Amino acid sequence: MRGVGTLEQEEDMEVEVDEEDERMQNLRSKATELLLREEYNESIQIYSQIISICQESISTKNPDGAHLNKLQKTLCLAFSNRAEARARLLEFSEALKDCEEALRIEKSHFKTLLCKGKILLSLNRYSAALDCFKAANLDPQANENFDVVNGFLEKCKKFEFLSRTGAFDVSDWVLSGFRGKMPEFAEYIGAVEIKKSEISGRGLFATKNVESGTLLLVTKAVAVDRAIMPQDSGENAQLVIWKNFIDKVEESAKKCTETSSLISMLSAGEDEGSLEVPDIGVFRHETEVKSGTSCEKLDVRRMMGILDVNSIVEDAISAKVLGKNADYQGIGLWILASFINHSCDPNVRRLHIGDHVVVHASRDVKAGEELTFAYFDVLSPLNSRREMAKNWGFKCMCKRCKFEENVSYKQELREIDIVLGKGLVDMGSLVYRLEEGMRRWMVRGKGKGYLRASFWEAYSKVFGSEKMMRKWGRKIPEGMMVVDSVVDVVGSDERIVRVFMEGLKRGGGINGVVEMEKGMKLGRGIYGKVMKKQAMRTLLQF
Ligand SMILES: C[S@@+](CC[C@H](N)C(=O)[O-])C[C@H]1O[C@@H](n2cnc3c(N)ncnc32)[C@H](O)[C@@H]1O
Repeated sequence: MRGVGTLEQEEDMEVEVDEEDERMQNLRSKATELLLREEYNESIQIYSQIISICQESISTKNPDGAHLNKLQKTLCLAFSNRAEARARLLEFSEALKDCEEALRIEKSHFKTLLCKGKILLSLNRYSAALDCFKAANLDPQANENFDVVNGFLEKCKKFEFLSRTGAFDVSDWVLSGFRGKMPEFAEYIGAVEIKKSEISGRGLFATKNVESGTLLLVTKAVAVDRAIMPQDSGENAQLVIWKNFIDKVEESAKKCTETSSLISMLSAGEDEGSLEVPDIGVFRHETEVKSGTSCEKLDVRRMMGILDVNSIVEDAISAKVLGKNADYQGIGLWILASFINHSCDPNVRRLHIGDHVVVHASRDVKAGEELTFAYFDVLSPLNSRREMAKNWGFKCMCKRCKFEENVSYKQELREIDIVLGKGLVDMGSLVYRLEEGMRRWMVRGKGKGYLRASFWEAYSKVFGSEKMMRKWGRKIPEGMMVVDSVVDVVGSDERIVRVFMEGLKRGGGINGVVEMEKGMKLGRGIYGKVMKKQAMRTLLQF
């Protein structure tokens, strides 16, 4: 028989439980209201209080079965809701930890599975996200939320497929004149790896032979800042974009340890030879990146150095920004693309679509070759390129620069450059002088392409003028031959395609399959294999 003392103790406990219940009920209502009002920080505070109360009750009060059950349910829901609030603030690392806590209590908690799936989708971890949505779909609650769960399942399946195959297609969007819904992109890593580069530090390399236009990677920006700014907008306007961009990157790094870890792997312009070579798998996102010591090194100074070295403008020379206003300017950080070095004989180009950068081969590339962009205009002479590289903060160490710097006829090339700079001379005579020079200097193979690319401005003026072609046409090589040799070293480019088209026009237009296929190959080098022929023809104005 129980004594009077025990009964009194039990009654006291019941009163306590009722009070705790009421307090908890109030806190829960308040937190839900804040969550609905999108006051996420405030709701996180209240959910944290609920979590503390539950955890304390469980550990100190030794609750009985029913009470323990109730506390566990409240705790699970509080973790789940706090995860949702944190996810809304893009604090993905903390949000994921909350999801894990909630799922530890209730393995198949529907709301948490949905929340975790959405976070993983945002982190581009498509198959892990798919697993979450599949598990959520098994819950009876999925019936009431059929559209939501099914929507996420379909999206995940599509993204998982795209990230595995790289089968993107932007044809409809291009053909609609960039109106309508922008195509969705998932992150994709093709036949590439990161290795030590002979150019500088680390670089990205092809792991197999790929033809021009082959997609090599698609990656989402850590942050981008954009503005519509007419060309004459002053320096202040540029500074505002730069400042906003830095704030956005810092915010992303603060909120996500994975992002912070990945950024910390980038070069800050120091001795690049000693930098660690990360495994490409780290960027596949399917496995979580462990935040390590490198992450702690990401202080403000280093971050500024990293952004200075790795930020790229969307409308750069080797980037085709599809569907954007001409006065539009944007700067961003795309981590994996930041491992791509510059070369004056580049073999990849990029497209900017939304927040994604889509990198493809701009000419045929052999397995083991380093993949390189043009950070600046490489259809220009050695001296101008040296200046542009200096503005970027480095001395270009590419094969083409080494070749042009070491030839015995350097002085003669310099003289041609000076004449070109003055712009007064007949460009035909300049092209003739260079072609004659190359014959005397016995320049062969790629060397010819290098020098023609350096004096491209002169070639394009001659090939673009009926009058000059009448005068010089028989004395200089055919336009198509020059196009081939230049594309062979710098890849495809709109200006080269223009000369190709002018050549065709002179010959009476596109007359055969071979010409059409050649034009398409040049187009694929510019835009990549992300659109069908009709869309490519529209862009190239064939
Ligand atoms: C975006 S990073 C490229 C990846 C870098 N090599 C790394 O190891 O992280 C740009 C920096 O790489 C170096 N770099 C890129 N292209 C170069 C080139 N052609 N010649 C010399 N240095 C180059 C420069 O230091 C430049 O600031």
